[in-house]
Amino acid sequence: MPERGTIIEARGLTKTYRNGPTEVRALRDVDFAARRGEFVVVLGPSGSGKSTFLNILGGIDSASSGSVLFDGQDITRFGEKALTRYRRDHVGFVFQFYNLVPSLTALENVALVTEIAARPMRPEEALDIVGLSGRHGHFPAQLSGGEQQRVAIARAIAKRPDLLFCDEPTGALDSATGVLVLDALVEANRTTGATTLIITHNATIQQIADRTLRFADGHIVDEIANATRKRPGDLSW
Ligand SMILES: Nc1ncnc2c1ncn2[C@@H]1O[C@H](COP(=O)(O)OP(=O)(O)OP(=O)(O)O)[C@@H](O)[C@H]1O
Repeated sequence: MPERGTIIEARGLTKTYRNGPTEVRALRDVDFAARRGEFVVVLGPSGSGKSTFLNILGGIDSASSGSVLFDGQDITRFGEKALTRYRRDHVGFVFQFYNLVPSLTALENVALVTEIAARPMRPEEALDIVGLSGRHGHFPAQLSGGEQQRVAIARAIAKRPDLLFCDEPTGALDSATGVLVLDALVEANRTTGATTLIITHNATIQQIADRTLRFADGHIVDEIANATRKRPGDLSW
C-alpha cells in the first residue's frame, strides 16, 4: 500500500538505453515516493540519471522495468492515449530553455495551455503567481531570461498540475535572476499544492527544499529531509 499522502511513487525503476551494441544503464532499481505538495531538489553529477528519472515520472520517456504509480495507478502500463491525458492533466514541465512561442505574448503563451486543460486557472492568475502581472502583453524577445522562465513556469502551473517537474530551471541564469525564478517556483508550489521536483547542479538550492535526493550512477545514493527551509532570497552563490 502506498504511504498516506503519496502522489507519485517509483518502484524498482530501471532504464537502459541501447545505441547499437552499447548499453547505457541510466537508472538502476530506483525506489522513490513523494507526498502531495512536497518540494524536492534533485542533485547529482552529469549523466547520473536525473533527467531520465524526471522524464519517466512525467510520462515523456518509458521505463525498461519497474513501475511508476501516480495516485496509485501504474503509468508504465498506460497506452498512448492515457499517457497523453496523464501529461496533459497532471504534469507541468519547466526546462532550462524556456521554449516560448516567439510570436505570442506572455499571456497568449500561457493561454495556449489553458485552452486545452481540464481545470485550468485564468492565464492572468498564473502570471500573477510568478510575479509578472505587468508583463501580459510582452513578447518573449521583450522579456529578460528570468522573466521568460517565469512565463514558462506560469504556463506549466496554469493547468493546476499535481506534479511540477523542473529540469535545470536556473541553469542559464545569473544568481540574482535565478533567485527570482526560485521565488516563482516556491510560490507556485505553495499556491497550487503541486508536488515539485527541481533538478539542479547548484547544491546551494537544496536549502529551499523539504527534501534533497542525490543521484550517482543511476541510483539515489542519499536522501536528506530539511528541518527548516530557507527562502530563495536568503541564498547566495
Ligand atoms: N536518449 C538517450 N539515448 C541514449 N543514452 C541516453 C539517452 N538519454 C540519456 N542517456 C544516457 O543516460 C545516462 C543518464 O542521463 P541523464 O540525462 O538522465 O543524466 P543527468 O543526471 O540528467 O545528466 P545532466 O546533469 O548532464 O543533465 C547518461 O549516460 C546519458 O548519456
